Amino acid sequence: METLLRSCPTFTAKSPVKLGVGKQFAFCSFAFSKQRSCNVKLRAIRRSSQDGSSSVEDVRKDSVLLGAEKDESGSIVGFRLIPQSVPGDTKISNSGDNISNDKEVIVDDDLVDKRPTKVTYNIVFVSSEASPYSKTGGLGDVCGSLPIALAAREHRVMVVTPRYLSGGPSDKKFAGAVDLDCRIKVSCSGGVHEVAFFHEYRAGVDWVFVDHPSFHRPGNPYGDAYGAFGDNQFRFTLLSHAACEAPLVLPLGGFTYGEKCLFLANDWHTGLVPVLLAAKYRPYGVYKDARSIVVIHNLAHQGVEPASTYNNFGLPPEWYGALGWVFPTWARTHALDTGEAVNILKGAIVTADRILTVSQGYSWEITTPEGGNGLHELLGSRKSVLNGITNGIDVDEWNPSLDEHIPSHYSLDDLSGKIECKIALQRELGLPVRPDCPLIGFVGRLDYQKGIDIILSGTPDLLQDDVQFIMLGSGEKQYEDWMRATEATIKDKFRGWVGFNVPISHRITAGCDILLMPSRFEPCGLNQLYAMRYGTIPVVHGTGGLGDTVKTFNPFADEGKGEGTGWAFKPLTRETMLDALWVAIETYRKHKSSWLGLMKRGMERDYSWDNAAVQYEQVFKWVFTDPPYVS
Ligand SMILES: Nc1ncnc2c1ncn2[C@@H]1O[C@H](COP(=O)(O)OP(=O)(O)O[C@H]2O[C@H](CO)[C@@H](O)[C@H](O)[C@H]2O)[C@@H](O)[C@H]1O
Repeated sequence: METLLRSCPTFTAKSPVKLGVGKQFAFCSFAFSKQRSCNVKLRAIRRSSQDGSSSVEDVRKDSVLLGAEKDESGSIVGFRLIPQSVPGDTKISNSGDNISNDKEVIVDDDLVDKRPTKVTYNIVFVSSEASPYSKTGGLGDVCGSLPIALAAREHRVMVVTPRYLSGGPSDKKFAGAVDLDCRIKVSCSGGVHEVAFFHEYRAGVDWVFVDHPSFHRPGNPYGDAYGAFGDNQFRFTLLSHAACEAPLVLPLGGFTYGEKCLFLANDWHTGLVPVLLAAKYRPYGVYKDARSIVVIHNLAHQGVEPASTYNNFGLPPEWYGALGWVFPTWARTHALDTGEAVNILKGAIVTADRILTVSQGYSWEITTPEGGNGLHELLGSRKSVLNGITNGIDVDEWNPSLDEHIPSHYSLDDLSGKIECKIALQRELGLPVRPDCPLIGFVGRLDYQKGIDIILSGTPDLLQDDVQFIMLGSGEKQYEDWMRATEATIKDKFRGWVGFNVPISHRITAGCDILLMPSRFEPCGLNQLYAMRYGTIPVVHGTGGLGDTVKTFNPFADEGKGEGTGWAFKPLTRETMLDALWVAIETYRKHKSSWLGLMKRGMERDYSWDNAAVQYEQVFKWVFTDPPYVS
């Protein structure tokens, strides 16, 4: 640690004075806040014990309803989050951190006593993607917008992500970030690697970019035309080490985030963060008061490499067990294969203080053999600290009345622009311009998860009907080739845009009538949320977050007015998908008022991050209530 600090001139030259002042300043408010937080906790506990553990079902607290989950014996094994609308503003208390920030002090005792207290945190997101700087999918969306939503709720938020430079136009996205002139040295992969930090303060968030030559190459964050980069384990090990140092060494806005911060490690790429806290820092008294949460956006990717690569992580040898992983016999490649490997996400699940997924449905699915990708038993054993919170969306970027990528704007009050978007899309892609023809869209990665094989098998039958179908996506070559071939043979009905194109994705979302998502599994899914906001009706496989967010249309409900926002079919087969599509198409053709009802109910829903942010805050409180993970 000392070496690291010495190698950071900015920190050693300036920080002691500022930290001293900050600490002293923070001390009063910290002591005060601890008392306040304790009071809040005690009230909750007292309520529980008053009710008796068997009767603790729902406790409304700070605008979140807590539902106790019990096992067969009646013992409480965890709490469900039941989102509530946020009732007015809560009053800000402080960050609970000994690094001061200027948002945290309340001096008026009367005011404090009368209003609910809100504790704010120093939050460090660590992610391999953060939109708009980098994005290959939903992870980038979430890590680009949730931090802003939390910062708007008075938390101090930093996002640590790589400074990817590919030598192309996308490099401009990092133009606003300045070199902090702070270098650290990371020991891993048999060497010592110097890493720099760049910084941009935007939308209330400290965007910190980790700079190293391995992040400078053509391609996307994970690979190029030849496949995944061979050194991804090294690149994301560097990111994780750098992220652990950032709160200690970067005096952002004059003050470091300090040791009492909350790390949110997203997916396997940053899964080493909780392991490093437990293995490298806490045994030496650093980060004793920090906490970590691993956020699982996709359990299918776990960062598994041969066991011999363990030494590359820069972890003490005795911590092998945290990451050690043995493949089942059937998954081994030959008779002498012992199946031994290291699994970064497994290490994160073992050592993180809490675990989050991006929907409640998925948080349950991953504890089952079908959805657990081999980790279901481990996840089941940590069920009491596992929660699911459905993602929000960036309602500014995805707003049909302001969207810069679509040709006509529209809203709930005036839908006329939507048909113009449809006509413009048909014209742009060279399809026959037919406003009445049902237009179906798909946007997403072309891989097994997204059920592309089901689309592929159902498309010939679907296109027998008088419909048009547009697909946008990139991924597995066999599916890209199939899209090109189908477009070439069924020119008047099918368009397959191979590639990653954000403006086109907006135009498909706005111009189509139906959005198809037959995902095999879907932790949350964002495109169905974008679709509903744009009055485009989702037809989805009712799994994970898709099942949680799309309610199947029932024309007879609500005294014949109908309810539901789309169709969620189950199980996932070619037939069930086609059946659901045909019901949707017939409803579009023959029941215009029902269709309008579907569109309006979808558009009316609140997709903002506010609901999710309230639930995240509840989990933040829980994570600081429990002691941190120590071996
Ligand atoms: N070719 C293309 N051109 C332009 N844009 C494209 C595109 N292909 C995909 N996108 C965009 O990438 C995002 C994909 O988000 P998803 O949530 O659907 O999936 P993803 O599987 O990447 O994310 C994982 O993480 C997220 C976030 O938690 C979970 O919602 C999800 O279930 C989980 O699998 C959307 O913004 C979409 O518009």
